[in-house]
Amino acid sequence: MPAQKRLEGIKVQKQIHNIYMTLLPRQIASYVKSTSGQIIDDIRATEERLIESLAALNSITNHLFFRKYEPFGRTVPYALVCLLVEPILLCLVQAYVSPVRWTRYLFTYGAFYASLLSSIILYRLSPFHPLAKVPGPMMHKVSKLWSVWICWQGRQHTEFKAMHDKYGPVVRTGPNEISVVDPSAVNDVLGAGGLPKGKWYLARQDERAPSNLLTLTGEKHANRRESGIEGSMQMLSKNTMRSSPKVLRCSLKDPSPLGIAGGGMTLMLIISELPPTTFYLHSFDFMAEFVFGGGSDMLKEGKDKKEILELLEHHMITGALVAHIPWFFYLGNRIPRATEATLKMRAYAVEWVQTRLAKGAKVKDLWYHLTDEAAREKEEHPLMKEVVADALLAIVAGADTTSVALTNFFYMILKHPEHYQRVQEEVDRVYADGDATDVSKQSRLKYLSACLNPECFYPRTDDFVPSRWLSANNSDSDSEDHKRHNRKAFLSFSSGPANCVGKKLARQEMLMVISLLMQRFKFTFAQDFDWEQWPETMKDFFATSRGPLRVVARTKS
Ligand code: HEM
Repeated sequence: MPAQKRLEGIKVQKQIHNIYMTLLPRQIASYVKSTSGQIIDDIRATEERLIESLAALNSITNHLFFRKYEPFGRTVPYALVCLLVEPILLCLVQAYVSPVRWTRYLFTYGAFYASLLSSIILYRLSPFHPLAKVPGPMMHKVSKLWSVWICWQGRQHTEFKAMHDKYGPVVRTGPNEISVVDPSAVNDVLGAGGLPKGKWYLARQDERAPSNLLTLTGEKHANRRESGIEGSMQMLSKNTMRSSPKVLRCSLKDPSPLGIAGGGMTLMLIISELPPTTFYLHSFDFMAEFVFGGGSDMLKEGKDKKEILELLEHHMITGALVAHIPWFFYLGNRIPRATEATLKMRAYAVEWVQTRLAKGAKVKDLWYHLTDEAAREKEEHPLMKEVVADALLAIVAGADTTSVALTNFFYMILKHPEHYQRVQEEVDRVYADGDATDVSKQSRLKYLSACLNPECFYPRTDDFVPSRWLSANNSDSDSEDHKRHNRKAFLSFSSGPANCVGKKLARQEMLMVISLLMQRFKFTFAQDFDWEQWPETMKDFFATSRGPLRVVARTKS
């Protein structure tokens, strides 16, 4: 510190010393006089303690305030500025009152954050927290950063299962978050009048972009859903597979685009792999066909030229991560690298829409109905941006999900040849005429439908027991087990007013794809493929990524 400043500092200290002296009783003052040097040091130490205590008090006030008014969206930068500036102000006060070594300022600064952190942690672990009685791992109670770490590794599905195995049906999975796996809670949580969507969803909504259905909640969600995708899907549902099966018909009647040449050759078919392969390509083409009447020929080209699926995965991963720390979303969205994938996806969506608009309404696809609805509501097209957002959502929501389900289905039946056998017999029986694209017969594919549902149901929770989904007299599962099996626990398509709008379409698509494939090919795991390890390659990022499932498809003679 320059000499001049130091001198000024000492002067200020002396003034303060004098003030203290006037305030102190006489005897003490005389004692003070005799030991004034020592006292100045003591006073300075007291002041330092005082400032540090102020820092601690201030941080606790911050905690109490932000606990009540949690920053989100635009308020996040203000909150961060507050938290950065407040300890600086305290240091300035300290410098004014009693200039000290710079290490003391660091100490004051540190005291602020240390107390803030301790106050947060102690509160979250304390019996005063509203979720104090809900059991759960300590790390999860303390911070959501732990969930971010688990999500980053793609371990959410295994970690949540492990937590429920250990702590029961209700687990505290975050400071202010619980996970429930009790079927009797489904209505209370997801049903009409259940809980509104939380920040986990809202965090996915960039405030500069039009909102899509998934990120809306309450009345807004209900209105948009009814006048948008759901209404359009209903109109399409009567002739879903007639109006939009082109991709299925061309890709599956002629199986070569699926990666399989005919003529009795044995070919290796990698059913699902990231970077994407067959089912991924198929599902994406299918959804593009369904939504925009075409525009994606990945299956035919045998690859994803624009790397859209990679972008999608990137977008899903970042979405899954920030959903755990919603306050970060606003800032993260301003990091160019982090938003690259989302922006590219949006640009593709605009491109698809432009192509579709140029093409005109040759096909009554989802877009046709969506835009009709928008026009009916407002006469012009003020909702166009939102329609684009929902159209893109439909593609994203429908492509990855079905490809994962199809891949898992093949894994499960190849792992359990007895079920494979029953599905095969059923497909051959129902489609004895050879036309597996006939949707009207799908209601007879009972065993195949049952195979698309199981794993993870009560009882024998972790076993693949398709027959639990059949009616009791049709089922060969233990009758007691059958009675206890609770269909309400089936939440693959969610439940209530925000359940999956594409449920019916997805089922039709999957039943058709499987029937067509099983009619033409005999599948086995590739010889050198370690199929037992395959489930370990699964990663849960809300959407699921997984390693290649190596399967050999032999054409039937
Ligand atoms: C096997 C296939 C599918 C599965 C497992 C599945 C699953 C789900 C689930 C669990 C949700 C609720 C998400 C949440 O609220 O967190 C959902 C929502 C949604 N799904 Fe699907 N889905 C599938 C196929 C499709 C298809 C083919 C479409 C095409 C239209 C679609 C469109 C949507 C839309 C638009 C939503 C948002 C609904 C809303 O928020 O109101 N899904 N899906």
